[in-house]
Amino acid sequence: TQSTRPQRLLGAVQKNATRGDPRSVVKAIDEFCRHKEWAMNVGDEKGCILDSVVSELNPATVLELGTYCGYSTVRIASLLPPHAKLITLEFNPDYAKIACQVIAWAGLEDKIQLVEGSSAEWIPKMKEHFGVKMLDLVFMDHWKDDYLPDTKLLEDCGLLRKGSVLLADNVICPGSPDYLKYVRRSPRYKSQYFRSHLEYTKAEDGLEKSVFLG
Ligand SMILES: CNc1ncnc2c1ncn2[C@@H]1O[C@H](/C=C/CNC(=O)c2cc(-c3ccc(F)cc3)cc(O)c2O)[C@H](F)[C@H]1O
Ligand SMILES: [Mg+2]
Repeated sequence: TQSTRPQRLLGAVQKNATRGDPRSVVKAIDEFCRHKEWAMNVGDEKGCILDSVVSELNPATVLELGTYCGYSTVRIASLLPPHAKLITLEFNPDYAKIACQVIAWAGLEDKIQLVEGSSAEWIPKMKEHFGVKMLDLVFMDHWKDDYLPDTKLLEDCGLLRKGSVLLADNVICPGSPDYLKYVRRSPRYKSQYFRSHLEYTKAEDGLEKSVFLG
């Protein structure tokens, strides 16, 4: 039977990356996507912006919406302090299976909790099920139409505190116009656009960083 693109991406990691070395996993995926097959990872250019936001924030609790193959999961977790936790939600079982193996290859299982399920189902369970008090950082990279409803759900579930950061991928391409309008207009957020390019291409894209003001 034919392999899928995520399976071929995992193969590239297992062939070219060193077990237990997250940066080599990130590099192997970027090489694969730049030279073999494009895939919707945040990529290296936007990835450097992601790295700087994570490093500056030094978050204890991170939520990622949309794991896909685990590229940004590994990228974020490799920068977290010792006892920090990253919970990542992925509702496609095939993607979750690939991401789980990419995370294991990077040796980051102890920092990452991969949950197979939807944001709508699991955001309301964050506190009771994972013992999460507040989220320091949320990285949004799932369906673009769900950025806004899930942001409102995070607010309603009391998971954001003064200083919590929402970092959203693809606010230009494919775009999330309703989300962008909301965080840029709302007095409850201080929003900032980091201009970049769509992963592995010359098209414009960017990340929107929005600090919750409480
Ligand atoms: C809705 N709640 C969800 N809960 C859990 N997992 C979810 C949920 N929703 C989706 N997932 C899961 O999150 C992932 C979804 C990623 C979507 N990403 C993109 O579409 C996306 C698209 C492009 C793109 C740009 C130009 C072009 F020509 C073609 C594509 C670039 C990007 O960087 C992207 O991130 C996964 F697939 C889905 O199962
Ligand atoms: Mg994306």
